[in-house]
Amino acid sequence: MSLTDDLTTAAGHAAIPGPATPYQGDIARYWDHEARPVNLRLGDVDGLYHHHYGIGPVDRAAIGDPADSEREKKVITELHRLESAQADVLLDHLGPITPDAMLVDAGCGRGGSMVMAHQRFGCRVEGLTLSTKQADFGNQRARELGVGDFVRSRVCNMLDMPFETGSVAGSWNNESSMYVDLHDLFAEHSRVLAVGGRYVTITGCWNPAYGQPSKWVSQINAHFECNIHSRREYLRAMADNRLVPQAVIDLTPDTLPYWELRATSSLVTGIEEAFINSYKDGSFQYVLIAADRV
Ligand SMILES: C[S@@+](CC[C@H](N)C(=O)[O-])C[C@H]1O[C@@H](n2cnc3c(N)ncnc32)[C@H](O)[C@@H]1O
Ligand SMILES: CC(C)=CCC/C(C)=C/COP(=O)(O)OP(=O)(O)O
Ligand SMILES: [Mg+2]
Repeated sequence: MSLTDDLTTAAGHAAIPGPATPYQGDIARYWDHEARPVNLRLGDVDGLYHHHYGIGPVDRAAIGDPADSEREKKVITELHRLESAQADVLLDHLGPITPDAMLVDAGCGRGGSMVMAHQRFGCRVEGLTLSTKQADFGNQRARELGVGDFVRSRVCNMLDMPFETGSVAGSWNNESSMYVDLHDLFAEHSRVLAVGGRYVTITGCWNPAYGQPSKWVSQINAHFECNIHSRREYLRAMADNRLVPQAVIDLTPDTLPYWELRATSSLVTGIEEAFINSYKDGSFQYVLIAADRV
């Protein structure tokens, strides 16, 4: 089956069902209208467009001193490097993937991670997003980069994936799990993954050791119209759905340098303070969880 002959009507248009819930309609509209310079200017650096945050130490030599007339451009390049480094760490945790495998990016945004996955593993990568604009953007970029036969984005609910049971070698959510119920999400990943397949998420979650979601977490939820889950909910919903954590890594110290650099750039959006304060007061954590489908 080719990448284009399913879900296509006689008129040649993808037969896209409407949103499953009114909330999903809100999220589709949100991402259809999103055009923040922080995401577009960073993506323009090398043509890989991300909607996630960065990790790793800031290369101070690369950004120059504050008097450098090129500093802003250098900061943008550095922020983008840290966001791509984040996607690389997620892909590291998929384990060995062969070129005949199929990978699934659930909540794929503009598709930057999908291109990186194909470049690394040589395999087919299928992405799902609620936003028609994002799917069109991702498919256009994949064609322009010459990987359109391997990398495809579709408008589709990740709680109802268009894949056969057990057909997927690896799947992930990169900062997209805060839009859905985790039991529903992990039940669906567990269905499409082959036994022995790998699931990876990088996510922001509230810390049960703090007590309840802090005011900063509530501010992040309101800013993005999402519903951040606790770390406990992730682990419980995985355990209930045959997903056994193989690695749980607290990336909070690794993401703080990204936020502190971003807060000094001209591309601030106003949400930087909430991320920095909640990471520092311990109420919020940036976490990677890699799990085996057993
Ligand atoms: C913050 S963006 C992350 C994009 C991408 N993972 C990345 O790293 O660049 C969140 C994404 O989740 C998607 N999303 C949210 N709920 C979804 C659902 N029920 N089904 C499919 N995609 C969903 C949105 O459409 C958006 O593309
Ligand atoms: C870690 C958490 C809680 C993430 C929430 C999901 C989200 C909106 C991620 C970043 O998207 P973006 O790249 O479009 O955001 P921004 O415009 O702030 O860069
Ligand atoms: Mg961004």
